[in-house]
Amino acid sequence: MLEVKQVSKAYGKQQALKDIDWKVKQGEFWGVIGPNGSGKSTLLNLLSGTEMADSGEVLLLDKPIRSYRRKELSRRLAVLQQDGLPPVSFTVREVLEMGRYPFQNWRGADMDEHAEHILEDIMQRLDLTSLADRPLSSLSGGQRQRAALGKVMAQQPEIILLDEPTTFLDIRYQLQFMELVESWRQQDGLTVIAVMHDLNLASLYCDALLVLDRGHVAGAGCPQQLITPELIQRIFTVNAYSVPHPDHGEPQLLYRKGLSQTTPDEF
Ligand SMILES: Nc1ncnc2c1ncn2[C@@H]1O[C@H](COP(=O)(O)OP(=O)(O)OP(=O)(O)O)[C@@H](O)[C@H]1O
Repeated sequence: MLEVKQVSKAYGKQQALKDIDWKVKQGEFWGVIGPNGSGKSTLLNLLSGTEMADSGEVLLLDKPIRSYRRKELSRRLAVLQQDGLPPVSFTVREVLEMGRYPFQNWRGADMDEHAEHILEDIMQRLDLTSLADRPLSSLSGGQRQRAALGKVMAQQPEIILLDEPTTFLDIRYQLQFMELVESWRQQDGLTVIAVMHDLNLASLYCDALLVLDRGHVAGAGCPQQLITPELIQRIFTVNAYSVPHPDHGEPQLLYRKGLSQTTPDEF
């Protein structure tokens, strides 16, 4: 579905990504992990077409991402940021309608006769029905992030790119958010790529992880292969134990007190 071929990107002298190769298949749930400054957001920006690679290319369904028109790309791919929506005066329903942009004609009318039903269904799935007519400015951060997810769902994309989407959420809303994304993926075959800092959450929900380290791919595979004390020590220079989750066996990290003497740059 998505293919990154020999992609490099620099900002002036700062090399953000170097020779990245990566393939994502339809329906997969990828977590992109790595220390601060390792190139995660840059990679997401290249995938969404908001930035151009210096060399190499990003293909979406075998076609260069930069050859897509904006509306066409929006029907295939949606992006959700950390703080998905600002606390403005638009209501939840209005924000979801904005997500229908790729399906609106030049007069702004939705071309899908079932649009109303689609929005009602999304609000029900996300528990937003009772909030439909409330302005975003009156909602909590967690409720607003749910509305942001609703807007992205209204876009009916095939791929979603999430940039640390649970950063500002408490643990209950973090899990709720991941569950919602997971059930959307299972129901509609959605492909998910999420930049995540919470490695335990990534291990629980992602079926594959891409590990970035100073602009390079340091590993790509399932959490069982990658969430190991050795890799965490090498990439993050943090000491941790890895234990299988009692429910399903996904590796979970228990961090050890005291920092390692080595800093990432010394590797
Ligand atoms: N617009 C920019 N101008 C200059 N340098 C940039 C720019 N964007 C990113 N960089 C640099 O590129 C490198 C990768 O940054 P990027 O934001 O992709 O990392 P990240 O892994 O998303 O980091 P974080 O976890 O802190 O969000 C960093 O060294 C960063 O300073």
